[in-house]
Amino acid sequence: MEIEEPQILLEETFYVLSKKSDTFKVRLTPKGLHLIQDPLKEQLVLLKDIIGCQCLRGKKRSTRNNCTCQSLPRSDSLQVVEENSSEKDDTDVSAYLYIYAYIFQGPKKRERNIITLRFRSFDKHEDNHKEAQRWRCAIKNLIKGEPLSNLNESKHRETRRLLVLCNPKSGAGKGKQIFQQKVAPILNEAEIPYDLYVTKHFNFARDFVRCNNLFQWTEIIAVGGDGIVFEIINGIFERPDWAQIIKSIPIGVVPGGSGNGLARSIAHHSAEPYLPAPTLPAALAAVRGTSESMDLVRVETVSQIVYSFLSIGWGLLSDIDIESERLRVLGGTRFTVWSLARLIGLRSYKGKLWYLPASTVPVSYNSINSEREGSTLDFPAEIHLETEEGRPRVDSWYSAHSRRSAYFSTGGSSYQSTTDSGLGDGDLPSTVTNRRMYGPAPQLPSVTAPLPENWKCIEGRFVMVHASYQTHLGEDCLFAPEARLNDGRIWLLIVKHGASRSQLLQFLLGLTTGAHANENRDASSYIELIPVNAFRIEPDMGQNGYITVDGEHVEYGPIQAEIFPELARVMVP
Ligand SMILES: Nc1ncnc2c1ncn2[C@@H]1O[C@H](COP(=O)(O)OP(=O)(O)OP(=O)(O)O)[C@@H](O)[C@H]1O
Repeated sequence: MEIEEPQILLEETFYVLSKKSDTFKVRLTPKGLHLIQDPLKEQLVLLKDIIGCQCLRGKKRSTRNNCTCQSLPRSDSLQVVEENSSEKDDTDVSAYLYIYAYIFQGPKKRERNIITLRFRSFDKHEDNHKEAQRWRCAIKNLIKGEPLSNLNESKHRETRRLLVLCNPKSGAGKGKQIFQQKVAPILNEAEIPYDLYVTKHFNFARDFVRCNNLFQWTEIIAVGGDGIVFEIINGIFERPDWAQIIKSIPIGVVPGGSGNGLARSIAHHSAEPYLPAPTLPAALAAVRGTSESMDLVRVETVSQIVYSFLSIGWGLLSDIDIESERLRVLGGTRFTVWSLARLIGLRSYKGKLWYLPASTVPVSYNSINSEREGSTLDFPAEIHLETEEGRPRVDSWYSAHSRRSAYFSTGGSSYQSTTDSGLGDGDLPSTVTNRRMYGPAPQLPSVTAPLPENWKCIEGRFVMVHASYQTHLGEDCLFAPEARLNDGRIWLLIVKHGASRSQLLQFLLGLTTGAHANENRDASSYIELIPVNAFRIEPDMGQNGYITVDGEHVEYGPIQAEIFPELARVMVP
């Protein structure tokens, strides 16, 4: 069978310095950028791995430390500036096109690669710039899935604008740093504009989302832990126009907290490598603008309604979550330390648990890839190629830079704005009790009313009841391996009183890998993991304890939960 060649949209021949005889044919097709050294050696940078490209100009060389006999520009000293910079080198008529791609280096790691194309076939910079600009427009349009009709347009119109809400206190207190060092450079490479707001206090993000015109942004990016995502989602449900916003403005999450359950679950869902660069999947999702639907759970207690995307807990895991707050400075390690402490002083809680077993067979989700398709290159992290000059070629070059090379400055770019405050001074955060929640109509009776007879009930003592609708509760807690972002199921884990400490230790260790979910258990087992559509917990009020929703502490007392499939949208890489 003949393999169909992709349509060639642009093609040019470029040269490499160190091997003067080496020519590269560079081709742009709807599949990506083909670097063809000879017909047998072709490498493809897939379009979905390219995040953006910029036209730049050679920078004036400093005369200091310049060796007079050195006539060739060395690649490692190449410096470029923006087209309109006063520092541009007027003697260099070339136009440089920087193409930024995040490419798999082995199955579990993506790294940044830069492909530089130097256009210098024409005698005037304007003509070389025009040529580079044609390539830039074509690449940008392909990335966005737009038609390639206007390749000579000098400006590419960006229709997206991100709202970034960053919690400076999340996790080890590095939220702002994480955004500025790991995410902003990638947004700048992709030329995606954003407005950054740094949260000032508890519920700042919730009130910001409730009070502002959100339609000026196309997506909302949370930088922090699951707490900031919880605030954003619940802020949306405090708006009368919640239905429009929750469906049309996807939420992205850049992990900066100590738990990061949602960020980890999204990376797992997309089979994107998470460690050692957990912010990369989120940054790639933000530049690509791709999103998927996600289930939300409506949670009702006696005094409030909230919308949850991650978990509800009563007993052991919630005790660990809340009581380990005092060890915040340890980051994620606080959970391990406190788990051991809680196992030694094991508690159990008396109460009733009702649940409605999941009725539907989950759809098979083809979007889950066990292995992710992506480009892999034999080239170094930076490859510089240039066209032939009108005059004899003397200064071609090729070089390899470290993958950790510094980001090129796009100083003066209008793509970045930083604002410290989002709410006026008069906008005081509202308290839990005076919040009015909107949202879809519940199918369940109220939390204090009797339940229908088809619900199952367990009465007794529990070490814990914990529910999740995501695979991961935290970066290293694979709680429900079979869960999907949008499977319409709540995964209910029940640990009854009577389980031995060694069983519990085994269970807690299994949470890191998901092994706890694979164990064969009979009906008399103390530990069960059941998919349900809804549940209710009624703790015995003679004893105190903690109940958490998405890791946030809520009042101790009756609580019920009901899943609403595919209610929200989240950004996925
Ligand atoms: N400037 C601030 N000062 C103090 N607290 C803040 C500030 N901004 C936000 N918060 C609160 O910090 C809490 C925790 O935030 P977040 O979830 O981002 O981090 P985390 O708790 O470390 O992560 P995780 O929830 O994943 O464990 C949230 O409830 C949020 O309201």
